Amino acid sequence: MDKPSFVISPEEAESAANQLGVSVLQLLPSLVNPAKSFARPPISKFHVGAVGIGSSGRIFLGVNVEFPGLPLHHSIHAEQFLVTNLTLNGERHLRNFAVSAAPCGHCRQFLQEIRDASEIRLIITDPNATADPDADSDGFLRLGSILPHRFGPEDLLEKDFPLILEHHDNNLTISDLDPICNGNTVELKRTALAAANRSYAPYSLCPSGVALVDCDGKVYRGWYMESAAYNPSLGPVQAALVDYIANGGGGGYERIVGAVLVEKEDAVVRQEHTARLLIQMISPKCDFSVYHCH
Ligand SMILES: O=c1ccn([C@H]2C[C@H](O)[C@@H](CO)O2)c(=O)[nH]1
Ligand SMILES: [Zn+2]
Repeated sequence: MDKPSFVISPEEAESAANQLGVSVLQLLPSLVNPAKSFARPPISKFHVGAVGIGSSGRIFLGVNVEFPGLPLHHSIHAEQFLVTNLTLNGERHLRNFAVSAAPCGHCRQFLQEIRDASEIRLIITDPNATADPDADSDGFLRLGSILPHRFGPEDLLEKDFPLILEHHDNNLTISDLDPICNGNTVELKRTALAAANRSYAPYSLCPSGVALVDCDGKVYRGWYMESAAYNPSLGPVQAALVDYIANGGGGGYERIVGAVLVEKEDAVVRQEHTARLLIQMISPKCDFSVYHCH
């Protein structure tokens, strides 16, 4: 692969695996180092790469992202980036992933929002990681073996409630979607509303979505995703930045010139202030507006 991308089609994956004489599953660890080079960790300088394969056979990349000037909890972990990349591309399941360092407790918890999370298999490529007696013969471990006695969605939700990668529509609308504003704003608003409709917020019931536009007019979007344990949740701006990092050609955040957040007006969990803070810090000249939906 000459120009590494954050999503690899099943055909590309197959041909890359053939070239290396390995299986597609064995390809995952070999993509971790190239993935690491796309990480943006200006604070820690610690690059993390995560590479996963979904039920469609597509391969997805994730990297860690840090934001100088803001508290550390605004960071995006590589595994969270990976899950966001899966949802943005409508992937319904994560089967296996390889990651450069042992997933932290926060990531093990965030991954619990995926159906049958305990059955997801992972391999840690860090050469200093201790060999695990629970690993399968191909070196992959079950997530359940590194997070036993899990607390997860089934502790708080009905059994068949759609989980993070599963189809759901929040049926949100904005009453004045086409007012006198110009075309660009309408498009951003529509995109942010569509994103909010895909938001995974089963615990607070406060979905939200963000649309970003760069100086070339290219639009990116992301939606808020919650964790049963609350704190590992990922904000809508972070999710939209995943889209920007994956599809924006590798540019700096100052190229982001407009941002729209859509959320419920009377929401008990509101993104507005945090979203404004993050956007202002990474792109001080970016225009930011909020629209309320029902
Ligand atoms: O599971 C983990 C653990 C850490 N990091 C990132 C977060 C931060 O950017 C850096 C140092 O903790 O590594 C991850 O991406 N995943
Ligand atoms: Zn983590």
